[in-house]
Amino acid sequence: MLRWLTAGESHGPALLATIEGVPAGVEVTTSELAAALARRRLGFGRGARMKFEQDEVELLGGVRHGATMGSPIAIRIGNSEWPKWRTVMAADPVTEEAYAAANDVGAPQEVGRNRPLTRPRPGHADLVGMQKYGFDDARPVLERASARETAARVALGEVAARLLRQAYGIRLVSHTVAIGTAGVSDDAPLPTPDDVERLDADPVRTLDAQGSAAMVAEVEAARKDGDTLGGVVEVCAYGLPPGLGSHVHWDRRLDARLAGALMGIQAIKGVEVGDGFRTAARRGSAAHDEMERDATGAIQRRTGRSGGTEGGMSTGGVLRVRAAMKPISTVPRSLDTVDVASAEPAKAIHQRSDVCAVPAAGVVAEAMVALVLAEACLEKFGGDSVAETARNHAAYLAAIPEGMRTW
Ligand SMILES: Cc1cc2nc3c(=O)[nH]c(=O)nc-3n(C[C@H](O)[C@H](O)[C@H](O)COP(=O)(O)O)c2cc1C
Ligand SMILES: C=C(O[C@@H]1CC(C(=O)O)=C[C@@H](OP(=O)(O)O)[C@H]1O)C(=O)O
Repeated sequence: MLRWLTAGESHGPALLATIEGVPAGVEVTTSELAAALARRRLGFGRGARMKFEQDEVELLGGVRHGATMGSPIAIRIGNSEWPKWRTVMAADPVTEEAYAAANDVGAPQEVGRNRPLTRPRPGHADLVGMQKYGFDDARPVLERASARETAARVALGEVAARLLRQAYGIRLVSHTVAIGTAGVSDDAPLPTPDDVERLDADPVRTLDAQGSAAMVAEVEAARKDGDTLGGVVEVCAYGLPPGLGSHVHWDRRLDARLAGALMGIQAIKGVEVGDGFRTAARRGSAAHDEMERDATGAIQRRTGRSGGTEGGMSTGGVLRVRAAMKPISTVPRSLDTVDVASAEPAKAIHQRSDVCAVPAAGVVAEAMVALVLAEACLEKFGGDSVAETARNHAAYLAAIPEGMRTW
């Protein structure tokens, strides 16, 4: 069983991530986690904070001399913003004088750090979080609702991805499909895991040069207009065995678990497995993946429309899932809201924010898919070490009769 949790606020001292159930022998180092975290900070359209903040990553438990020990893994990611927030976000009580003085620190656009946030920002958790948790200030809500938390998930996802690669030969890749109305062409080839470096080098994480230029231009135009953008990302996983997940119960379906994990990312409002919504417009004869036997005798699906799942189980083909992100909620032009302290109409606060975080969301989506697949693999194959779970995986594949093999 794989269990994981994150904790920590956007402007608190650090994010914490822990994962339990990772077999012994997964190779991972602090610098490899730092490299994974750096990928999440990429992408044209991100805000000022990405430039000056570093993810200070530290492995606190579960890893020795570059390999997991089978014990819970604990990761700390320090927020370099913390010194400016030391008083406003202090865990222990602070004096009124110290709190009042906390406003004077930092850049001018950040003045107001210690003021109660009573103008809930549309599209954020602010108002409903205040209603639900009984706050008259949105600060305690937005601190945890912030997508800063996705750094912790990317660190965990890197551990999961390393397990997938080392034990089962599964590799992942993510890319940006669209930003606003600009996107990659429909017939663009799927990226493979060998394309990751090239993808990361592109300003919006796509291999389609024309699409990339169009997306960059769309972000630039939104920025000039004081507006924000969303878009669509896709994650592909290669090398999956058939049979992860199950048809027998709704909550064991791999597609359902992937959808839940992707929808659990801040600002994700839609998920597609394979051709998803586009399939709904097709006739059945053009919607499914017909099968045939190839020259080696293996069963092959002629197309990949299903996105690599049938009946809630991985087919062994390329897994392909998409996530649609809404435009960034903190709109520089400032949206209308109400000041809940005075009940007067107001403009939502905008201090600084991303114009578009779609490329980063792709990296986060990749991490979430890695975590779901690692959990599904460990359920199917078990094992307390990489060697044991790899053996179980190989034995499962070897037991599938030749006439039923898709490889
Ligand atoms: C990687 C990433 C970065 C984000 N950056 C910002 C940001 O700078 N400003 C903002 O208002 N929202 C940002 N968001 C989105 C908000 O966190 C999100 O809109 C908010 O949590 C409310 O969305 P929800 O209703 O889906 O939770 C980001 C989301 C992701 C995934
Ligand atoms: C810090 C990160 O993303 C943040 C996510 C975020 C939000 O509202 O979700 C708002 C911004 O933070 P701030 O309001 O402090 O400028 C982003 O920078 C990060 O991804 O590491």
